[in-house]
Amino acid sequence: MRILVAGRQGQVAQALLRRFAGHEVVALEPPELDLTEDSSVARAMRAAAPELVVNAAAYTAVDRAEDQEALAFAVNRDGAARLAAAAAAIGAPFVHFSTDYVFDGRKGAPYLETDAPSPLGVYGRSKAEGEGAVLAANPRSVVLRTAWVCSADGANFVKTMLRLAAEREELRVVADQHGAPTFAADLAEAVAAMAPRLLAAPAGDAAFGLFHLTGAPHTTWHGFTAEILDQAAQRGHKRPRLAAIATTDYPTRAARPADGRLDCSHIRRVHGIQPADWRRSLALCLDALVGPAGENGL
Ligand SMILES: NC(=O)C1=CN([C@@H]2O[C@H](COP(=O)(O)OP(=O)(O)OC[C@H]3O[C@@H](n4cnc5c(N)ncnc54)[C@H](OP(=O)(O)O)[C@@H]3O)[C@@H](O)[C@H]2O)C=CC1
Ligand SMILES: Cc1cn([C@H]2C[C@H](O)[C@@H](COP(=O)(O)OP(=O)(O)O[C@H]3O[C@@H](C)C(=O)[C@@H](O)[C@H]3O)O2)c(=O)[nH]c1=O
Ligand SMILES: [Mg+2]
Repeated sequence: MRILVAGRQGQVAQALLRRFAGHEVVALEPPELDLTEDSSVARAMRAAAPELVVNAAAYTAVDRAEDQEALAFAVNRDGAARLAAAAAAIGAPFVHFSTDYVFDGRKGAPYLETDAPSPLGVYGRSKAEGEGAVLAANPRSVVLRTAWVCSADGANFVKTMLRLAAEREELRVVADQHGAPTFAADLAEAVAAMAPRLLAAPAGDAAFGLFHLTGAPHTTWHGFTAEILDQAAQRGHKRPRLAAIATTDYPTRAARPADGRLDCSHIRRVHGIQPADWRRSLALCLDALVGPAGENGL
């Protein structure tokens, strides 16, 4: 399979490169591929001549986006749509990622794909508008809405917590924001599972459209941290105390949804894909970041 991935050093791009090793995969980010430039997208598409295009590129700095609205929209809405349209022009299906941050978190139950977005910040708004723009630009698109993405690559919550655990005697983490961690490797696995059907299916097929996919089970950032600290300690990492705090005790520039849990039953019905247990995926991630359990002097 010939695949063009937008993004290269990012978490999902790296996981795709690993999962599709053995296929012809070209993964590009600026300066080789800039989603905000027509000519750059056209050139990359011509050179790669892909059968499948995956957009793993995005503006993902949630707080910084509040002050860089134009750039966030240029990448997450317009850039995504530009790439989707270029894929459509050569008859290639398109896979794109979106976020739980398109929701305000006030539903009080896991969100369905049919629930209307109502983002609290610029990042969420740019991603929400990106979803619609992508589906309009290429009807053979899959938009995978996911959440709390982590991996051994790039910047993410697991790596932040490991760093803070090494530096501090106590971590203070919000216990009133609900969701589910998702490991990039599990997203890459889902793309691999869907890909053959996407290549063959015509526009209008149920294979395309918007799907929720996160890890399971649901937790909070505090619950996620407790598991990170437990599993890291099993690998000999220093274990600080962990305090449960409220969102009001951890002010951030952008508001986060208090409950962004995503119902993942639609992708199971259509594509047979089940949420992965993030605790197991976390173990694999920590094997890479810290080392296997039972070593490091334990
Ligand atoms: N991270 C998360 O927690 C979540 C992510 N998602 C979504 O999943 C997808 C993948 O996220 P993730 O892998 O974590 O993202 P990362 O932030 O790890 O990587 C994003 C990549 O996009 C690249 N990029 C930024 N701007 C452009 C541009 N103009 N043209 C081309 N490439 C660009 C970045 O390059 P550079 O570093 O040079 O800017 C980087 O390589 C995104 O759509 C994101 O919105 C959804 C839910 C949660
Ligand atoms: C570092 C830290 C964070 N927190 C809180 C802040 C925030 O409410 C929550 C999450 O932390 P972060 O700001 O690192 O995560 P954040 O950047 O909000 O992560 C989001 O990224 C984007 C790209 C997405 O699409 C989302 O799904 C989500 O993964 O944890 C603490 O309570 N204590 C801490 O020490
Ligand atoms: Mg962040």
